[in-house]
Formats: sequence, structure tokens, C-alpha cells
Amino acid sequence: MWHQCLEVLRDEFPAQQFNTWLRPLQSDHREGQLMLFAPNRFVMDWVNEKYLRRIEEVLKDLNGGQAPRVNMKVGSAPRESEPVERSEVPVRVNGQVHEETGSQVTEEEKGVAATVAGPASIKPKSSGDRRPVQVEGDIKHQSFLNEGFTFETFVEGKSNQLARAASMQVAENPGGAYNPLFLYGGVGLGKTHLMHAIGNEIVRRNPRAKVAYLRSERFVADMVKALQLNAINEFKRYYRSVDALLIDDIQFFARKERSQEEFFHTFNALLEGGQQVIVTCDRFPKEIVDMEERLKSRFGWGLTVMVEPPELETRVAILMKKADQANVKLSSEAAFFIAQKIRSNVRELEGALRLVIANAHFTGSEITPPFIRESLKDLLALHEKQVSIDNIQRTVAEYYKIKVADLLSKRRTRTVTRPRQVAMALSKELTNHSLPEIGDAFGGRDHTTVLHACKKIVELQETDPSIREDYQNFMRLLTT
Ligand SMILES: Nc1ncnc2c1ncn2[C@@H]1O[C@H](COP(=O)(O)OP(=O)(O)OP(=O)(O)O)[C@@H](O)[C@H]1O
Repeated sequence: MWHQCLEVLRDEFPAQQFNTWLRPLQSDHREGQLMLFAPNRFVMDWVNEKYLRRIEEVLKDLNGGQAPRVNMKVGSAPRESEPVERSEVPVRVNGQVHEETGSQVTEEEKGVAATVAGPASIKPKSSGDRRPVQVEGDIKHQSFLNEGFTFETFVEGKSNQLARAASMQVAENPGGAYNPLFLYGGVGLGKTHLMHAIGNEIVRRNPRAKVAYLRSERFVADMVKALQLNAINEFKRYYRSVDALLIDDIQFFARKERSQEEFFHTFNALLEGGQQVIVTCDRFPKEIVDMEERLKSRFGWGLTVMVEPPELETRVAILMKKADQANVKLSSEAAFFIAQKIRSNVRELEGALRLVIANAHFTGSEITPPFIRESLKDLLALHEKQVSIDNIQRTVAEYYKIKVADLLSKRRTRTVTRPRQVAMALSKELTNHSLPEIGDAFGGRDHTTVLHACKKIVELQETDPSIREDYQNFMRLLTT
């Protein structure tokens, strides 16, 4: 019943709210009582205040008008027993079976170890001690927190408000606020920036704190190297000794079974020790493919927050801030012009600004919209070339698993009309074609049909989280 209830709530609330507060709840239903388990007190209080009444109503409907008793507590639902971590046993590598659990280093993991060049980059991060530390087995630990990625340099907007607030709380109270903190969202939206901001803030508040930041490939490479050098115990000891472990782009753990297992144990040890874990990913935990369920479920124990693509005002504010940091005067008209043209992500926005600034320095020109248009000519041409109606139709058809011909046909079944409307709205937003031109490209439809589709999709994005997510995915797919 709880799963059915979640399905109803998923349609009612925006994806971010649903994923942050409702999805992590676990349930246990017995003797007419539904116990909901929240990963921490904060989530429990929030759900109690904001959602419980609606949850009860939905459950009542699902239960033929009879409301089950709903109680909440912090913790996790009773589950089937999970394998218990055993003591550290020496491990043999090169495809031989790991004695503890039977999992092997996969070919993928060996590949990562081979391609991540140079010594392992994990360093106990304390501002007082920035020397790389040599440990047995010749694994040099270095970690690099980008000192420019701080909360001060991070521009807050609607799209990242929740993620920023949660990150700030973690930085103020590592191990005590939300553990783990799971930040997810599309490329170039500021997840790494926030993660470093947390690390930098932890160290600023406590210069002796050990913060390890690394991309997940590095964790894999280090682990394989440690196995090869017979130094797995040092590896474990190191990772379990940090005050905060920051792992970026966890999706690269997919299919790396041995690393997932190692990370799982490290993760548990850290959580048990009250040490902070922060993870970023390009998608919601449950949607990571080829990742162990128990690991995904652990990710949901703390707080899971989405970083969304910034809206126009935030893009403008980001440009102004970046220009200011570069000591460049940028008029709001110029910032607006760039922000309107570059919508995909912040990384690309920054790249465009850098190009404009470099050109302005080089030519001694003032930064005006015509100058920007000229400076970004190649980039914009590339965008315009890539985002053709044809490209949009192919992308949308592939995504919804229908044929392009269906989009152009007269068919009016729901499975076809909604994707067609999405494709029309995207064509309006991402190309310079007029409404009649778009109508023509969709099997000779009238421009009023296109207009109706655009309005409908704007409306649905407000009310239907799945359409909103689809639309954002398309914007990402088509513009990056
Ligand atoms: N809100 C923001 N304010 C200021 N700068 C930002 C903001 N969001 C992103 N940036 C900047 O955009 C660039 C890309 O951000 P970042 O590397 O954090 O993205 P990401 O979400 O981790 O992407 P990926 O998934 O590709 O790793 C960085 O230079 C970062 O400083």
C-alpha cells in the first residue's frame, strides 16, 4: 500500500520535493498500522509537518475509505539480514577471489586503475599539513580541494537553494546534520562546487579536520593499486580515518563490484563513526544502473537533494559574479544577452564568458551584445546547428520509444500526442523557427496547434513532475 501511495504522491509533488522527502521513507505495515521510517529527525519533522496529512488521505483512499494508523520514527524498516562485514583479511588480486566475500576485481576496475594516471590523489586535508603523506605500499595520499569553490563564490538561486542550504548545514555540523549527503543533478550544475565548498568550510572551521575529496574513478584506481601492492589494509585504514569523505560522480562505480563493496564497508564504518560522507551523482540513487541495491539504499539514509539547471535570473547572477571575480565590468544587458543564449549548464556559461572576456582584452573592445554575438559566433552556430527540429524529433522519439513518423503522423493516441507536444515546445524554445515553420515540420500542422502545445507543456511542467523531468532531460540532451 505504501508503494501505491508513493505512486500517487509522485504525481502530486514536484520531483525534487518527492525525491528529497518522500522517496527515502521506508515502511513497515503490520496489524493495521503503518510505520514510516525517516532517515533522520529533520526529514521526520518535515514530513510530519508538510506531508503527513496528505499521506493519510491517500492511504485512506487506497484502503477503501478506512485510514490505517500511521506513525513515524527515525531509522530503517526491518529488512532481510545483510552480509556482515568481517575482519580485514588479506586479499589476493589479479582476478583471484577475494577471501572475505567472494567478489572479484573486475576487468572494468583494472581498466580504471590503468587509465587514472599518476599516484593516488588522496591527501589528509588539513590546512596545517598539506604535505602528501607516504604510506606503506607506496600509495601517496593527496587530495585537492579547489579553494575557489566556496559558499561565497556559489550563487544561490531557486534551482540550487535546497542543495546549498543542506550543504551549509553539513559544513556547520559534519557527521551530525545529514549523513550521507547525496547531491545529484545534470552535468555542470555546481555539484562539485558545493562539495568542495563543504570541504573548505569544514577545514576553515577546524583546520585539523581531515577531508578527503576524490572522484570515484580515483577510489577505484587506488583500491586496485592497493590490492596489487598488498596494501589494502592501509587503504582501508586511510579512508576510515578521515573526518569527511567526499566522493564525486559516484555513477562511475557502476559495474565495479569490488569497489562498490569496499566503498560500502568504508561507508558504513564512517557513518557508524559519525564521520561525514558526501556523494555526488548525475542521477537519483535508485536510478543508478549496475549498482548494488544495498549501496543505493544506504545513499537514501541521509538527505538526497537535487541541483537543477539554473533559471535565467540565476544565470545572469552567476555571470555577474564570475565577471566580478575576474575584475571585469559586465553590464546587466550583456549578462542577460549571454544568459539567454547559453542555457545548458553553468560550465558552458562560464566558458562563454571566458571567451568573451579574452576577446575583449585582446581587442580592447567594450562588452556589448553585438560584440558578444561576434565573440560567440562559432559556439552559437554550433548550438543552432545541433538543435534542429529534425534533431529534436529524433531525440524525443528515441526517448519515448516511438517512431519519428508517429510524431509527424495524424495519430492522436496519448502515447503519441504528449511526445509530439513536448517536441513542438522544445522546437519553439531551442530553435529560431516560427510557429508556422514548426507546424509544417510536424506533418503540416497549423501554427495554433504548436502554440497550444507550447502552452500545454509549460502548464504540465508545473503540475506533472514526470513531464518536468523529461523536459529538463531533453534540454540537457539537446544543449550539452
Ligand atoms: N550556482 C553557482 N554559482 C557559481 N558558480 C557555479 C554555480 N553552479 C556551477 N558553478 C560553476 O560551474 C562550473 C561547473 O560546476 P561543477 O563542476 O560543480 O558541476 P558539476 O555539477 O559537478 O558537474 P559534473 O557532473 O560534470 O561533475 C564550476 O566552475 C562552478 O564553479
